[in-house]
Amino acid sequence: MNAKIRSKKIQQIVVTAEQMRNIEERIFSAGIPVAALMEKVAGKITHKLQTLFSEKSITSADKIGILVGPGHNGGDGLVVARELYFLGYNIVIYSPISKPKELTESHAKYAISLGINFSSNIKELYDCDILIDGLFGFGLEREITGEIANAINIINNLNKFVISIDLPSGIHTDTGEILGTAIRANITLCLGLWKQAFLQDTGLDYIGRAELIDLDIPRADINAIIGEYPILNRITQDTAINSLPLPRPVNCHKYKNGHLLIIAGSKQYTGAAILAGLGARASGVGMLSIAVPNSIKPWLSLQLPESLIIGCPETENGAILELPEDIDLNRYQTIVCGPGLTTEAQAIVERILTANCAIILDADALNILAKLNPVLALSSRKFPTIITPHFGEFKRLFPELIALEKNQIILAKQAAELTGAIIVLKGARTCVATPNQVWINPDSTPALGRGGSGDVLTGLLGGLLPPIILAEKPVELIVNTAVWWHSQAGILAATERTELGVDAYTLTQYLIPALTQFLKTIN
Ligand SMILES: NC(=O)C1=CN([C@@H]2O[C@H](COP(=O)(O)OP(=O)(O)OC[C@H]3O[C@@H](n4cnc5c(N)ncnc54)[C@H](O)[C@@H]3O)[C@@H](O)[C@H]2O)[C@H](O)CC1
Ligand SMILES: [K+]
Repeated sequence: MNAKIRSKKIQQIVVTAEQMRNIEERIFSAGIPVAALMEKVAGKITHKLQTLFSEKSITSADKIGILVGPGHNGGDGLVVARELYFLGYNIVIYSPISKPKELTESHAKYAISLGINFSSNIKELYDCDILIDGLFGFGLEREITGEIANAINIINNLNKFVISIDLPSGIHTDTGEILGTAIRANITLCLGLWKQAFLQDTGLDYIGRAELIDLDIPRADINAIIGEYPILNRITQDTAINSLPLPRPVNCHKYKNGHLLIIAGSKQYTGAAILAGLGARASGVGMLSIAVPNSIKPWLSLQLPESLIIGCPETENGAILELPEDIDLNRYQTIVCGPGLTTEAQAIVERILTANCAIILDADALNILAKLNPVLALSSRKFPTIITPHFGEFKRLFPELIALEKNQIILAKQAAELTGAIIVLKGARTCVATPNQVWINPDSTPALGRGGSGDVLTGLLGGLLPPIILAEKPVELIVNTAVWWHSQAGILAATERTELGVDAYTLTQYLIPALTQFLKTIN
C-alpha cells in the first residue's frame, strides 16, 4: 500500500490508551527500542513545529518553554527541546516533577549537559512566546493534584500559545474528561493514532486544532490489537466522498436517482420544512415530495418550485392532521418525518413507523416516538431506520441508557443495539452508530449550534438515501457522508462569514460549494 493511501487509512483509526499501549508494546517487542521511537517522534514533532512557527496565526517563537513531565511524554518534550536548541531557538525547560522514568531522566541529564536552561521555577515561562506541553500523554492515570495542578492553572492563565504533545496534559485519553485540571492547548499534535478523546465533546476546547503525527506504525500491529474492522472509526473525507453516487451514469434519469418524501412543517414551524427541503435539494435526489399542512403549501412551492408539494388536512393549530388518502407511501425509497411537525402529529409518526421503506425520524417525530415505546417501535421495523437525535432528544428516547452511561460513543451504540436502527447522535462530534460499528465525525464548527441546522442535515440525509437504496448498497456509509458534508459546509461558511454568519438558510447555500471544493482536491 503506498504511503499516501496508508496515511489516509490511518486517519480512520481511533484507539484507547490501553490499545495504544498494546500496539506500542508490539512494536517494541518487534525490536524498535523505546528510545528510537522517541527520537522518531521528536524528530517529526520538531519538523511540524517549524512549519507551525512559520504560520502567521502563531506569535513569534523568540523564546520557547518546554513543559516536561515524568513519563515518556516528558521524554518527547526533552528530545524536542534538544532539537529546537540545536536549531538555534531560545529554550527553557520547566519540570515540576521528581522521580522521572529512566529514559526521561537521561534526556534531562543530556539537556542540562548541553547548557539548556532547565528549571523548576514556573516564572521562567512568563516571557516565553510559545509553550510545548510534554507533561502527560496517554499514561495519565489519575487526577492531577498539588503542585502540578497549580502549575497547569498558572500556565493556563498566562494565555500563551500552547502546543500539546499527544494530548493536552490532564485530558483523559479515552473520554476527553478533565482529570482535575488540564492544559488548554491551541494545537494538539496527536501521536501515531487518534485517541478517543479527540472524538468526544468533553475535551474539545482543551484540544484546540488537532493534527495527527503519523509514526509509521505497521497496520499489522494495529489490526492485531483493534481488529481489521474496528468497532470505532473516524469519518474521513475519502470515505465520505467515496460513498457519494458520483459520477452519475450518463443514462440516469430522475426515477433512478430516487424519490424522497419529506413530511414536515406546521403553521408554527414553516421554516423547518423549507430548510429540510433545501437540504434535500442539495443532495441531488431525483424527485422530492414534501407533505405539509395545506395552509403553508404556497410557501413551500415558492421556495422549492422543483418539488412536489403535497397539501395535507390540518388541525386547528396548523399541524398535519393526516396524509391525503390517495398518497401511496410505496412510491418513495425514503421518508423523512419530523422537522417542524409539532407533537400534535402523532398519528403521522405512527403511520410512518409502519412504512415499507427507509425512514428518517428527527425533531418532533422523535419527541412523539419518546412517548410511544421507542425500542419496540424501532426494533420491529424491517426496513432501514435512522433517527437523528441531539443529546436532549436522546435522553427522552433512552432514559434507561443515560442513567448508566455518559460516554456518547457507548450510548449511541447501545441504542443501535437495542433498536436495530442507525443512531445519529448529534453534537460537537456527531456519532453514527449501527449495532456493530460507530463512526465519529471529527471536524465541525460551533457555528452549526443554531436552530434549523438539524433540519438541513435531515433533508440532506434523506435525499442521499434513495439512490443508495436503489443501488442496494449499505446505508450507514451514506449516513456518514451526510454528517461529514453537513459539517464541512458549516466550516466553509464559518470561514467565509465568521461563526456568527451561518444561519440554517445560509448553510443550505454552502452545501454544494463545500462539495465542489472537496471534489476539486481529489480530482
Ligand atoms: N509508550 C512509549 O514508550 C512511548 C510513548 N510516547 C510518549 O509517551 C507518552 C506515554 O508515555 P507514558 O510514560 O506511558 O505516560 P505519560 O508520559 O503520559 O506520563 C505518565 C507518567 O506520569 C505519571 N502520572 C500519571 N498520572 C499522574 C498524575 N495525575 N499526577 C502525577 N503523575 C502522574 C505516571 O506514573 C507515569 O510516570 C505518550 O503520550 C507519548 O507522548 C513516545 O512518543 C514514544 C514512546
Ligand atoms: K501532553
